[in-house]
Amino acid sequence: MPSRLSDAFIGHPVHLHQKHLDINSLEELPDSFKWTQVEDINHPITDSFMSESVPVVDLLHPNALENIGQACKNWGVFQVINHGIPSSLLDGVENTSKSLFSLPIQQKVKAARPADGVSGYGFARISSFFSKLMWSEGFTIVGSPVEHFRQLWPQDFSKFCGVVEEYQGEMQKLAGKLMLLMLHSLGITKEDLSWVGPLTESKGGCAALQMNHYPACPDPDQAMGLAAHTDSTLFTILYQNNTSGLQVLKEGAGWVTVPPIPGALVVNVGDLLHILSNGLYPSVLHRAMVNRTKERLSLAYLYGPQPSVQISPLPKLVGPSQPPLYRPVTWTEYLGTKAKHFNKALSCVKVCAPMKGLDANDHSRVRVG
Ligand SMILES: C=C1C[C@]23C[C@@]1(O)CC[C@H]2[C@@]12CCC[C@@](C)(C(=O)O1)[C@H]2[C@@H]3C(=O)O
Ligand SMILES: O=C(O)CCC(=O)C(=O)O
Ligand SMILES: [Fe+2]
Repeated sequence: MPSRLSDAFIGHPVHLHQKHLDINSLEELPDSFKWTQVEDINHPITDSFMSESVPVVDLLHPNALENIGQACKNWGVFQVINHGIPSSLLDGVENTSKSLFSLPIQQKVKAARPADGVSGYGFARISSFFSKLMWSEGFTIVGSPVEHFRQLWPQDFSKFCGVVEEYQGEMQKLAGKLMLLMLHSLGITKEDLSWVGPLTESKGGCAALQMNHYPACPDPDQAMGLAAHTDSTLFTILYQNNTSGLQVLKEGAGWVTVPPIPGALVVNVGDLLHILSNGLYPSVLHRAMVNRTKERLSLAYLYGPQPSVQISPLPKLVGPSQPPLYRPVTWTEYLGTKAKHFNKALSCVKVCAPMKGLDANDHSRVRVG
């Protein structure tokens, strides 16, 4: 039966252990936001050594395809330049997000995300897996922003809707392009897939737009903006403003900061591409840290297939020596699994249960709080 993304969390409502405060007005970090396992937060960070840095891929470079393949395989993340999204549009959507989060809390909660829903204002869905609160607020948009924006800005919602709709359209086109490049880098062509055709056309895949806001924080060393997680997507295209905070976990190197490059977009591999590639392109564990003096904004375009399409390891990538590692799963079903099992979700759809302690892709082994 066809499903919608908005159905994913029916039966998986989010309930917090504690009341969420308006973090924009706090001058001290309350205990409920103090992440006590400081070694998990700060250790080890590679930036100071600058030994490894996240690859930057120029989409107009003749080696773009190869570079994307290498980055997906070795990092699960890269920054993309010359992607064709006008900087005026990036500025416009950043300003829209700034206006949204500057609204009084009483106004923002008018568009609150229901406990079992996808769209609206709220704290990160994954908050319920942690005893401590995260120093961030978010706004999720699936489909048209009109309904929620009318609640936020009864007078001038249409100008904000215009910007977001234009951004969704441009992101959809870019996502289609990147999807094809990633598949080509795996040796897959459009003809090999029944669902890739629609993905690269205007009606394309499906996506959620997540606006994240990390206000300046009085005690950033003890706070966590967004706890370590992988995205339940094919991949995510992230725009970050000029404040750093995003970190990715690189095997052998630890937490590596993804520095903001003006005009660049960060692309990270999600769990569905991990499944589709039969583990060749592993999803990347990432998190967002916060800053003492500067607020940070990010905009994640969480890209997936049509919600009821079954995703499983691509037939071309499996054979007698590479058996399929994951069972077929739809995006809606996977989001439900993530809502229930968080960083163990990928292991939950693994074909045969790995022996305890031997599964390199089991992100639940990383202590996250
Ligand atoms: C499609 C989605 C992926 C996401 C849950 C959501 O319904 C929309 C928000 C997404 C997000 C963004 C912040 C991190 C994350 C883990 C979360 O709590 O909400 C992701 C979810 C995900 O990728 O699983
Ligand atoms: O703010 C960031 O840099 C990360 C956001 C993120 O990981 C997400 O929205 O899924
Ligand atoms: Fe993420």
